[in-house]
Amino acid sequence: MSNDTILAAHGLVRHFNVGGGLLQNPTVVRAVDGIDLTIKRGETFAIVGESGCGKSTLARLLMRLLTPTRGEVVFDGRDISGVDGKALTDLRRDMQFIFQDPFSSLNPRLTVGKLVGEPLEVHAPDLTRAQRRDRVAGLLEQVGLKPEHADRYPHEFSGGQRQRIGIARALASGPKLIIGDEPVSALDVSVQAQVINLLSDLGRDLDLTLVIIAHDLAVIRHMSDRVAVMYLGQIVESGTADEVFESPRHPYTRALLDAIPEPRHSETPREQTVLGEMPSPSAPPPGCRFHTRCPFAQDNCRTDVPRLEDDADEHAVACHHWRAIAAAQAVPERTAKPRSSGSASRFALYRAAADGAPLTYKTAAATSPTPTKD
Ligand SMILES: Nc1ncnc2c1ncn2[C@@H]1O[C@H](COP(=O)(O)OP(=O)(O)OP(=O)(O)O)[C@@H](O)[C@H]1O
Repeated sequence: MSNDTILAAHGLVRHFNVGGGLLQNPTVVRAVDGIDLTIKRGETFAIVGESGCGKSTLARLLMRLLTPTRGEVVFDGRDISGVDGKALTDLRRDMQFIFQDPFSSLNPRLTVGKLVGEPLEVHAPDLTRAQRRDRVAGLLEQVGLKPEHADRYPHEFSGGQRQRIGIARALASGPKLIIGDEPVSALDVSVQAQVINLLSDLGRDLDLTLVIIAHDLAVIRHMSDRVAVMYLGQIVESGTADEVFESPRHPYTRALLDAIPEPRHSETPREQTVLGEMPSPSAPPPGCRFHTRCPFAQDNCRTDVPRLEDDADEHAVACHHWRAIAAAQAVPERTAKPRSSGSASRFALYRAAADGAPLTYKTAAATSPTPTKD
């Protein structure tokens, strides 16, 4: 592991056995099914994918809240998959979390001062009460709250402010890395941007590594240095945010990007665009797991597992045909010819893609965020 790598996963697998009884074998849910990734010191790394693709399970494995079925997680040079006792306390100091729902993750009976000061009691036990109070006041200011907020309780704050309290609490131990599992998805759209900006500023000012898990690419587009796209427990594309957003290679990434609304519509209720149903992680399709929803699928996609292929720019993609798809998009209409009648419908899709049309997908019910006052 190179010195500029802070967190790495090698062959990470987490399966859950569900159901089953005396006479029945349990069903195996392949929530995380063979993930390799490397996160560099000081970067903001985003993991994106649809609900149920295994993001939270991956986050919990990286945080050592879950043990892997196979594989290892290496933090700052050591395998943390089995750490406990003092080593786990030290790990908690260096690696902190921000959760999706700040309300349920904050004990409602504790004042904000107590909530933010609690990690200091564990990780900086030598501080006097006055020093701890000063430190808490500084942390609250750092996240855009006021020192006098220390005497209030979580229910007295709006959703965005509560997430700021969660961030102050995460910062208290002076971590090297913070993992946020959907840190803004419970917030109103206008508040999301404020919290994202806060996280970006803190990441830069404190030289923190941030790992942000999100189902919404719009959320992480402007804050992440690198992005990994997950599908059915595996990474299908990864690279710099610029590469992945500007030149997506995997048909799944292209479809996710197509689902992002135009900025001028960003305040309106969104249509969530999906390509049909994601198969169950307990019965992932053979070959390329995405082939059942891919408009570009060919015969070998149904049988051969694509490897996550890296190029010199560290832009990796797991798709047998990404080069052909990209080339087809660049082929002028009059020179492009279907090679066989069997490929006619596929050719039409290539043409549609070349014309800038979105890939085939269905639209599901719109979800509108609940307005909150910040
Ligand atoms: N403890 C568990 N026991 C059984 N199955 C689980 C468990 N945790 C997660 N799963 C299953 O693993 C799969 C991946 O779940 P996970 O929560 O990691 O996905 P996700 O991408 O974070 O989705 P969401 O955004 O909806 O939380 C799902 O099918 C889920 O039902």
